[in-house]
Amino acid sequence: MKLLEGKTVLVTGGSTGIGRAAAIGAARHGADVAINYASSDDKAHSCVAEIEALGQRAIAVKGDVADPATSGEFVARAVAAFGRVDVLVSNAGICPFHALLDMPVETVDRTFRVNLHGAYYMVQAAARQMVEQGEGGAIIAVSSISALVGGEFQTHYTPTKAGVHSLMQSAAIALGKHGIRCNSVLPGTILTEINKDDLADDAKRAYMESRTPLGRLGQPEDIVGPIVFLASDMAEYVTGAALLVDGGMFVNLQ
Ligand SMILES: NC(=O)C1=CN([C@@H]2O[C@H](COP(=O)(O)OP(=O)(O)OC[C@H]3O[C@@H](n4cnc5c(N)ncnc54)[C@H](OP(=O)(O)O)[C@@H]3O)[C@@H](O)[C@H]2O)C=CC1
Ligand SMILES: C[C@H](O)[C@@H]1OC(=O)[C@H](O)[C@@H]1O
Repeated sequence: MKLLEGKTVLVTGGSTGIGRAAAIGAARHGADVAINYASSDDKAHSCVAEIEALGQRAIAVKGDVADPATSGEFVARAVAAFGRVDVLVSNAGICPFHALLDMPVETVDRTFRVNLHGAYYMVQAAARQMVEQGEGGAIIAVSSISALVGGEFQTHYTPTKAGVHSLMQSAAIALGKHGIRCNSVLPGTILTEINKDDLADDAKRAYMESRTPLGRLGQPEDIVGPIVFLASDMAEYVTGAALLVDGGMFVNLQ
């Protein structure tokens, strides 16, 4: 069963990892897809080609989500290509692991601007378009298990993921009257570019695996079903919710 037939889905950070999997997964469910990305031109274009091979339409729009102007341009390009916006997956993010005591100001600033400010501007721009269309919509923010628990080398990152979930809660209230649902997915540890270096440490990777009751770290495809569900009419009474997708890592105290 195709859950997103006829819908236009926008995904930020769609060139690699979770965003790419979500974009292709949405296309498999019948959506046309616009992806935003920052630097990976080849990967963005191959994502578009993969979606087109599925028989759906796709565009890639390059832009830094931390720049407030990027969001308006992304939405405008999607509307020019497909005529409307039904779903936003706000996913773009960075996690430059670093210790607290010597954290550079620039690293804190950049992480906040990309992960939180970027999400805010994208949600606002997509919501404006959805309100203008007058037919509701769905917004899914890729938050994290890190919204709920800390990380020694993520003191600048975990507050952005808590912030993104909080943004979805408040946006759910602000946009409910327009029929726009806003939810978060909270992935656990998923094997992508963002943690390739961190998990190259065999001991760290084995430790993270040992904390996961389902016995393995996640793949980007593990996040697709939850995103598609929240984007679809199957979740028509779900808003302001957080869906943890972590193989059980969070509940594994002992
Ligand atoms: N992997 C994990 O374990 C987890 C990840 N997450 C979250 O998932 C999201 C996706 O990360 P993941 O797939 O793992 O990592 P990846 O590094 O594979 O993907 C990150 C994506 O974000 C894009 N991006 C980065 N900075 C910007 C920017 N300034 N403007 C626009 N796009 C940007 C990248 O584009 P480009 O390559 O073109 O630069 C890429 O498409 C993040 O928000 C992350 O916090 C949450 C929980 C766990
Ligand atoms: C980058 C981390 O490995 C990843 O991102 C998160 O949000 C979680 O903390 C994961 O472990």
